[in-house]
Amino acid sequence: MSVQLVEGEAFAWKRTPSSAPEESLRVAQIIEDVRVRKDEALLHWTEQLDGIERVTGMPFDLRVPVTALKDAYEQTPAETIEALRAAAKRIRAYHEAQWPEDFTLYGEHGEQMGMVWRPIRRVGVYAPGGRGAYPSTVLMDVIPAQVAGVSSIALASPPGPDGLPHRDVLAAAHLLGIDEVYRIGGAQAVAAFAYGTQSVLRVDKIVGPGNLYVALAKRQVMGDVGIDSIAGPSEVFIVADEHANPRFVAADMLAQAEHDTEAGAVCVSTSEKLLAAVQVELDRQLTDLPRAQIARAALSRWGALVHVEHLEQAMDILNDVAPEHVELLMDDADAWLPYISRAGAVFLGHYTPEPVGDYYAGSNHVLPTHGSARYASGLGVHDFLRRMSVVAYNRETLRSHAAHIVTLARAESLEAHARAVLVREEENLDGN
Ligand SMILES: NC(=O)c1ccc[n+]([C@@H]2O[C@H](COP(=O)([O-])OP(=O)(O)OC[C@H]3O[C@@H](n4cnc5c(N)ncnc54)[C@H](O)[C@@H]3O)[C@@H](O)[C@H]2O)c1
Ligand SMILES: N[C@H](CO)Cc1c[nH]c[nH+]1
Ligand SMILES: [Zn+2]
Repeated sequence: MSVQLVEGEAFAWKRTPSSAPEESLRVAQIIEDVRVRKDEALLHWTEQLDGIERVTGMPFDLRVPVTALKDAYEQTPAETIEALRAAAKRIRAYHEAQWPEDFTLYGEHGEQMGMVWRPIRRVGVYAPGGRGAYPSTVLMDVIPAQVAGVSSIALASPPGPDGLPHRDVLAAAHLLGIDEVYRIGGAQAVAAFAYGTQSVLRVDKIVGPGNLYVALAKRQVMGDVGIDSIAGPSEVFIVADEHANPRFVAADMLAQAEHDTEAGAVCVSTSEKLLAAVQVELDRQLTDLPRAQIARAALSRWGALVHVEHLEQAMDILNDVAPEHVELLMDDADAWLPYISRAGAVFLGHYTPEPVGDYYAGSNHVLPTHGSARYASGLGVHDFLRRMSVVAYNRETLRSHAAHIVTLARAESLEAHARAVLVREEENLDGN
């Protein structure tokens, strides 16, 4: 296969959700249907898109029975459980370090201005399951919510041929003590969380990654419900110097490309020789890759080998693209970190392949895609918390600030605002 080889100035990576108008319309249709017909629509779309078959006359429970979670856990190989447990421990430690501090400032007249953090009450987390199974995503979604102290966590993941989400997804949920699990996926799951149905209680915020349909759906319900970020089809942007190993580069591009036909993988280098070698390596490694068909489709659309004159140019392109993952396969990777301002996560050096972040390092793998790293960050404890400001005045503070407050209120022609202060001044004058 041949990945497009381009010069830096000619490279444009238009991965915006608005570049998918047909899919956006379909998603809007599904969301509206779930809003109106609720469970009946969930069943309809689950049949249509995930291929479950309802036995006529038999109730189909959208919620996964708790016994199925326990059974899945017991049937999952011990080594998988052990790896999930070890990863969970690292993820928890990384996220516990993120808890932000409350603070209080004390003013000169005794006033207090503080900020306190409170957990969101109920969240819906999504673990993808269309083309594969993502038990690792269950860990990434749920652990920061638990660290934040969210009291109600519901998980949705699409059903497979047996009518249930993937066994290992259920096992991961059980391992974390999550028992509210729904067998629904895609836009219909997002709509159910956003608006509620007879079976699914609506949530305050939806988090988690998914394919284009999931990403578009989150975008469309945003505002009626909170969302984390547009965490859609995976992306990797590799900057490689002339010492980079083309086998490593190709392997890391394929590691993202195998996720989805919509995934993206780019390598930028000053070395034309390296880029040519990566091209050869991609072909070689694709020959026995189980998901080669998906990876090929992704690379033909969203793959590129980009030649630049100097590494500063590579950094400029990177910051314009604002990719989900950046890998710096460079001898002096640390030295280039200060140049990067817009990316979901950065992996430094020849021996930090991105999958260490997917599974094990402890950092979160739910990350902004489609350029949304311009303004959004990866999932973390802060996504499950709200800030509240807290202000406390006493009589003396109010008296000393009154003139300015009244002046500003009257400048805005809001006399009642001014009086809310003045009425307390009068009380002071009365000596009451
Ligand atoms: N950015 C991140 O943080 C991150 C992390 C992990 C995974 N991912 C991405 O998650 C995605 C997983 O995708 P997946 O497909 O395996 O699982 P998924 O669960 O995201 O999507 C499956 C659902 O898509 C819906 N769907 C499929 N075809 C449809 C159609 N034609 N019309 C309407 N809806 C349709 C179905 O409802 C189905 O349940 C990949 O793109 C992967 O790259 C991203
Ligand atoms: N690379 C994905 C985020 O784009 C996360 C993941 C989960 N499992 C494997 N990979
Ligand atoms: Zn991955």
